[in-house]
Amino acid sequence: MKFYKYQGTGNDFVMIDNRNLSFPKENTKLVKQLCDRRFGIGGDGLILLENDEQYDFKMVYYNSDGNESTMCGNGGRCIVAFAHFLDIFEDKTKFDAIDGMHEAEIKNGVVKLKMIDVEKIFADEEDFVLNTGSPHYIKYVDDVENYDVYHNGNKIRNNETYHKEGINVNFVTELPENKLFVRTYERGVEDETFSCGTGVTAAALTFMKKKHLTSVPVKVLGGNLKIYAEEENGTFKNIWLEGPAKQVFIGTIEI
Ligand SMILES: N[C@H](CCC[C@H](N)C(=O)O)C(=O)O
Repeated sequence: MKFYKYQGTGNDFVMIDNRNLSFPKENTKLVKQLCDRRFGIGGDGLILLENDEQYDFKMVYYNSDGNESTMCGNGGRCIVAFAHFLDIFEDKTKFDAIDGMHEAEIKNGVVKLKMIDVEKIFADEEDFVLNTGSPHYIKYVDDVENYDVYHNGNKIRNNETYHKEGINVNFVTELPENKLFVRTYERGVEDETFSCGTGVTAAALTFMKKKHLTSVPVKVLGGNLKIYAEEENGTFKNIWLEGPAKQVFIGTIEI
């Protein structure tokens, strides 16, 4: 089987052109093995590109634990770059994903992906909980660079409130000039990833709400992203996640 390895600010994915629907989707063990960094190709997730009746293509996302999951923002940016590489579209596209239709555009390797509207930011004591296509917990800390993301993220993800469905846990530090530094413990990877697209979007929205901003640059371990959004009567609309998405290598593997 032919595969394409992509990464978006260090969040990396095994990408497969499944327009012929030949990939054994029900084989959770295989997906987990393909994402394994020692016994497989390696990746935070695996993404299938499929045909769609209404839109240019369809995205099916699996976490590295092998289970299909909710929306992946960096994966969405990478599948747009992949679809462009396959000549499925010129510069703007619309595709279907588990949380609905997404618009996107690509220019010089930078992808802007429209995210779903966010109607509510919930409070959990002094922290925030919201869904940007995947569920996110946002905790502001003084020095995220030296913070124990794994243990503290794992604790929140598995606590009484969240252990059943799981949640992605983002730790955020404000930088000068209204910039954020975000590190994420990801559900379904069950570890810190170098970047989480739906996570930085969630973190940026909590910051925009507080500071009445319409864009926020975000630093992640794997690079830099930018989020744009407008707030209308408490709902965030026109939310865009922008950043690089790169093809790392192409390969074949026996499955
Ligand atoms: N692990 C997440 C999905 C991928 C999120 C992340 N990779 C992104 O870029 O949004 C979950 O199961 O909720």
